[in-house]
Amino acid sequence: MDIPVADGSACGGHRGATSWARARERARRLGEELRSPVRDLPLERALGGVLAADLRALVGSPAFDASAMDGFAVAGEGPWTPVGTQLAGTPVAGLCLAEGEAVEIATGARVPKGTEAVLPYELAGTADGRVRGEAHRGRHVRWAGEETAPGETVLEAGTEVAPAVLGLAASLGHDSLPVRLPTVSVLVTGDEIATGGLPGEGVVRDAIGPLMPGLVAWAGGHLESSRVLGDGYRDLDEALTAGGTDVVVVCGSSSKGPADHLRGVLREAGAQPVVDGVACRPGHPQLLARSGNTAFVGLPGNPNAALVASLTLLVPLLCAMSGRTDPARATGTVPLSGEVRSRPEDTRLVAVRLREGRAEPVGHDRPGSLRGAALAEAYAVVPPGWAGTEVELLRLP
Ligand SMILES: Nc1nc2c(c(=O)[nH]1)N[C@H]1C(S)=C(S)[C@@H](COP(=O)(O)OP(=O)(O)OC[C@H]3O[C@@H](n4cnc5c(N)ncnc54)[C@H](O)[C@@H]3O)O[C@H]1N2
Ligand code: MOO
Repeated sequence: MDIPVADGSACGGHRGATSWARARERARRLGEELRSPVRDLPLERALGGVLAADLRALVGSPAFDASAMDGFAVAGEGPWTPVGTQLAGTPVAGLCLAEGEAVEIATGARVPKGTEAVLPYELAGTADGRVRGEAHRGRHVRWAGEETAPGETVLEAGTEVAPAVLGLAASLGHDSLPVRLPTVSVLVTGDEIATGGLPGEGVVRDAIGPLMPGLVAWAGGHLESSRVLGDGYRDLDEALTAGGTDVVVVCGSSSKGPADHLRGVLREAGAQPVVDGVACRPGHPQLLARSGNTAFVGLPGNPNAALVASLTLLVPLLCAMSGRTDPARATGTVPLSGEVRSRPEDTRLVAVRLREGRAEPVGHDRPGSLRGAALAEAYAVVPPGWAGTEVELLRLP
């Protein structure tokens, strides 16, 4: 499916900005078109991906008959004569229990052949050198394959790789997983931007770079690199066209100032605009473009505008690339408290907390400030010309 290009004048200005809802829809559709390639990633890199194939057990689980308790593996009726000790991780050395014999055993150790049950220490007596107690056939042994049979499908394609999935995959013998996990690089622009120390006198601390790893992970992407560039055209051009990731995010340089080169660089690179300016506040200069299989997202430099733009374009894009549900989307509407005025042409995104089912503005959500977003659970979506009482919410990570 072709993605309709931006309503405005290609990558050149904000004339005819796309409506907020339409911008999100275009980002989602571009993500579907640029479906992230399936990569076979080592387990330690696969967190957050979406399984591209069913996960099958390479071995049964448990993989061998093991004791579930510390105590004695026994065969036949008691009392039993102890014939050895078996710890977890040590070979069983061909030991086979005969009727009336017991082996002292640790939880997780392979039970000797012939074992019929394990008698936990708490239920065992050993007064006369023999083991006594009441063992119940089959009890306290984790029998091979009783939880999962070899070859069994345990998770279906499309499952999100959460921490437990990684542990499960490892326990079933996998070293890597085939996943869709779009890769992202972030370029923070601005000669005034510093990555440490106190801001002041024209120096601004980068407030967008630090929020990107969590946001990208929340949307099902993998942040591969983050760099701070100056305002130079050439630096941006080189970094932007260097390639290497599925998505390139540029922070700043999205407006019309003398140092705002993003649109020029994208135009030179032959990128196709998909969204060029969005009718929302904050965040209106944001953009989305595509060149080959790479998507470019331009976030405004004002940090709260950058966060709104991330939820508008980047999150739907990444989710669709991997086949996830957009975590920012909330269903239904809630009443909005306070005196919130809509704008005639733009959607407003107002930082709110939920109290007793109502969205309450937290304030401090000007374009340049993340204080409101840090206090908030969501943005209330206030459509152009809204005069109602109920609003949709856009969840914050
Ligand atoms: N003539 C116009 N000027 C501006 C418009 C407009 O429509 N016409 N829109 C304004 C809006 S809205 C925004 S948002 C900004 C977007 O500007 P850029 O994306 O080009 O970003 P910069 O100019 O580089 O920076 C804007 C502002 O944000 C600060 N900044 C930049 N990067 C960071 C960062 N990583 N962390 C913290 N703060 C950052 C920067 O110092 C500036 O104060 O354009 C308006 N202008
Ligand atoms: O709309 Mo700008 O994007 O307000 O900060």
